[in-house]
Amino acid sequence: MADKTVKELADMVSKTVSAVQKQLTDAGLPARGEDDLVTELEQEQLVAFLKQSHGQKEKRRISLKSKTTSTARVTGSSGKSKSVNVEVRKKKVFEKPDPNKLAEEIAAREQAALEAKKRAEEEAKKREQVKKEAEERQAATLAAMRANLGGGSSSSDKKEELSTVVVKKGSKAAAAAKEAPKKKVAQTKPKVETAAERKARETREAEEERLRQIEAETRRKQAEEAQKKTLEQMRKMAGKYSDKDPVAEVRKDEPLAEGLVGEALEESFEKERREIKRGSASTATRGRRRKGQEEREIRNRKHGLKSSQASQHKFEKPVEKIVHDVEIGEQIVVSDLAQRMAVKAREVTKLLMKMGEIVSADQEIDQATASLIVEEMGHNPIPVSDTKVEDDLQEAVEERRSNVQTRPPVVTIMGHVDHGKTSLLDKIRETKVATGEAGGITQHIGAYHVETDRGVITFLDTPGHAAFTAMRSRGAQATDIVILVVAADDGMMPQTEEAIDHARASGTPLIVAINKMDKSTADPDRVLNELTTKEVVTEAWGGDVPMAKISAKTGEGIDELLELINLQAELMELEAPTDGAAQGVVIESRLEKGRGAVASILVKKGTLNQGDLVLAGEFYGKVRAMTDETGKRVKSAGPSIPVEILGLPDTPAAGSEFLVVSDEKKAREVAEFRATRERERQLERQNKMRLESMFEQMGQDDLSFLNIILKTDVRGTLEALLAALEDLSTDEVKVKVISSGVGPIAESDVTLAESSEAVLLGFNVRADNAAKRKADEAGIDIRYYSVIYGLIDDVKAAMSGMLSPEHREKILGIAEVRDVFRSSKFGAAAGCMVVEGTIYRNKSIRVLRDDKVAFTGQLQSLRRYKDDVNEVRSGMECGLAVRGYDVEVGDKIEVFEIQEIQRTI
Ligand SMILES: Nc1nc2c(ncn2[C@@H]2O[C@H](COP(=O)(O)OP(=O)(O)OP(=O)(O)O)[C@@H](O)[C@H]2O)c(=O)[nH]1
Repeated sequence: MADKTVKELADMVSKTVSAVQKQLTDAGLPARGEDDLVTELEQEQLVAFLKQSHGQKEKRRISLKSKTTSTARVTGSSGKSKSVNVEVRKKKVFEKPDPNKLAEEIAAREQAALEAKKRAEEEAKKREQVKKEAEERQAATLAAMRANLGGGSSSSDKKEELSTVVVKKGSKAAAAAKEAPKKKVAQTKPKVETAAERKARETREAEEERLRQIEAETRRKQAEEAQKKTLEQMRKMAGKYSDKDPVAEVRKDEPLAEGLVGEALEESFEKERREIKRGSASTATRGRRRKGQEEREIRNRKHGLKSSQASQHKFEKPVEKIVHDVEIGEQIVVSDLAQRMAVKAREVTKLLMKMGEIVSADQEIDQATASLIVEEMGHNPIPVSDTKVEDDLQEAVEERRSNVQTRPPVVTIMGHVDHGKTSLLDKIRETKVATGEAGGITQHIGAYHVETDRGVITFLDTPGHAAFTAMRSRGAQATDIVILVVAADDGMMPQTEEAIDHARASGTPLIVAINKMDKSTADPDRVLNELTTKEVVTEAWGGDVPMAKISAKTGEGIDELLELINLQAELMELEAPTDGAAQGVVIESRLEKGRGAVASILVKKGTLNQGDLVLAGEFYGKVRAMTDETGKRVKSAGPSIPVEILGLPDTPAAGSEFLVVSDEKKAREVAEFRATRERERQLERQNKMRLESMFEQMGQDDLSFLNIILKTDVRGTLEALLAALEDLSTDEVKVKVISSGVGPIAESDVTLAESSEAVLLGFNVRADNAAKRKADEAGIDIRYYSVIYGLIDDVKAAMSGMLSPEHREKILGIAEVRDVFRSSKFGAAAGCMVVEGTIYRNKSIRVLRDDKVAFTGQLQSLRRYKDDVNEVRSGMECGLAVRGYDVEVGDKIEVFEIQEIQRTI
């Protein structure tokens, strides 16, 4: 981390200068201007401060209330409005009773019922006893009274004596006798009742007793009924649970049933308790009852029930939990997801946190995570494609297609580097594609269709180097048949194996072509033997893989190979509708001056016509012109035919699907959606990268990064290189492509390279003038490559710290073409101005058109006025002719030599 100005820091973290200034002051560092330096130490302080505040934010606690209470105004039956407290519980957990426990409980309850019955009987007995005793006491009192009246007479005589006393009225003895007790009776007068009174009392008591017994009987019956009902419910539940798989029962599918039964049990037990309580206090006054009711009400209020509800002793149907069908696109914002489940966003964020994802409500989560959340919350996730409009378009297109016919096979030639793929294709086409290719390698996918005696065959020309693995696998997907080229003198190599894997993964049939059979060192049997180790057993060896021995040099066996391709195609019964809107795949795309975006595409279904509205990747436009692989204008292209189209506003990514649409509005809608999605993804990647670069570089001294900024001429190369560079990362060194793109190296690339300490690599592109100036000022090294493995090897070497001196190109001078004349001797000759360095006659040159390499070769002549010269310096005019290339006004001629240079990536 070197000292940097505030502006540089701001560029580095993609913030405004003022934002960085604010962060600096927030971090307690002195305020400073845009160009003031921030020392290494201060940067560390700033990062520590940012990290701390970032960390604090992450660790903030999120607490959730398990229930919420709100007040609602409702209109009562009297018409008055009143406030009602509404409590919403977010989750209700009901534990399924264990059937064994339930059985135990039933037994216990039966026992309790028996005991209660026994107790009731005992109580009844006791009451009987008490009654008996009371009667006895009454009889004893009567006897005592009689004894008092009859003096010493035996009890058996008492009745008689009493009647005598009553009858013998008026006698003296009787009078005397009457006198004495009269006194006594006078003394106990309040206790002695008349016969009428006694009768009334006895009647009352008998009535009371009768009522008591009726009441006791009613209570007993009620208690028995309640218990019976409870037991029945429990039995039912026990039966229900024992019928089912206990594990399956844990599922939340039946919370309703559980809730219902649970509440029923609670209600019934509560009722039972009340009955028992009332039974034990049968004489309780109304006041006491009211008190008890009040207590219940308070208790119920505590449990969140309204008193009116609590006093209604009946089953209330619980509010049914609604299971939502939640549609989830490829990405969904957390708050949207919560809304679709009718829950609070923070419930979702909390659940996400439990799953280890710290996401805020306004952030997006992917479809898989969202589906998990929805399931977890008991709803149904329904994954939907964000591309519904696209799907509808597709459907509409499908409907319009008809006339299914046999189509030509699409063939991809694969194999190890230098095993002869391009030569084979050349031989088939009888052209010279291989000549003029930098480094002898096919640099990007091209497609060609050839007419053989046996019909049309379309070849996808995939490159041989490992860097194109990504494209090759895509090529295999658009491919019907893979030709595996293996050099007879070299045998199976890593990319041969890779090709077999790709073909197998995509289910594409293989045809083996053993090449270079003209060589004396050819050993086809060894090759066939080696192939069996990858389970590729050719027909010659008793397997089912067709094989041809060929020579791309002499043409030997080529006819046989084409025959095999046609046979295989016939076996596969390849068909496609020829009528209706075209659909296919983008093979390659590039920007060309004067022509705009050029896309090579392969039609898979339908017919593409000039003037069709094409939607390809994020772009749509009318096909202005179409050319075949030879550059000839064509008006239409049917299934399996590759063409180049003009008319798209930009370059769609290689491998993206294209579709002809009739509705421009829909095309725009889909294109805009795709563009937004792409921008979002890009932004996400950048943010991640910047964060990573801020935090990863700190405290991870043992892990180093090689930051790369990469610019290429075409997208296919860019993607292939990105894939290859990514694969280079090791545990110690991580390759990080912090920016990449198609087109010349611009000033902004140099600025980014400077601030992020990145290496600037250009593949078949050059820096524009502003970028060159900036790179010179900042001392940034820009490296240019024309051969993929040259670039990969350099990066690899830099990573392993083995940058030995190496022969590398050094640009010696640049001349700009100002005029072009015809010369009988050289064809086209160019009038130039040397704008940089010196132009030498005997050195190698490159022609740059729009800062992309258009040609590499030699100067044929270099003149100042009429004289042949060996060199021309900067600021001077000269005339030159280039061998094998027609230069144009505006081209730049770059003169270079190979030098031995110490590598310093
Ligand atoms: N003798 C002989 N040489 C061959 C034959 N086929 C290809 N070659 C040579 O092998 C070298 C590589 O051939 P290419 O066609 O460029 O190989 P490629 O597999 O396309 O290579 P990349 O594009 O680099 O992957 C060239 O020098 C060819 O001349 C053949 O059948 N016989």
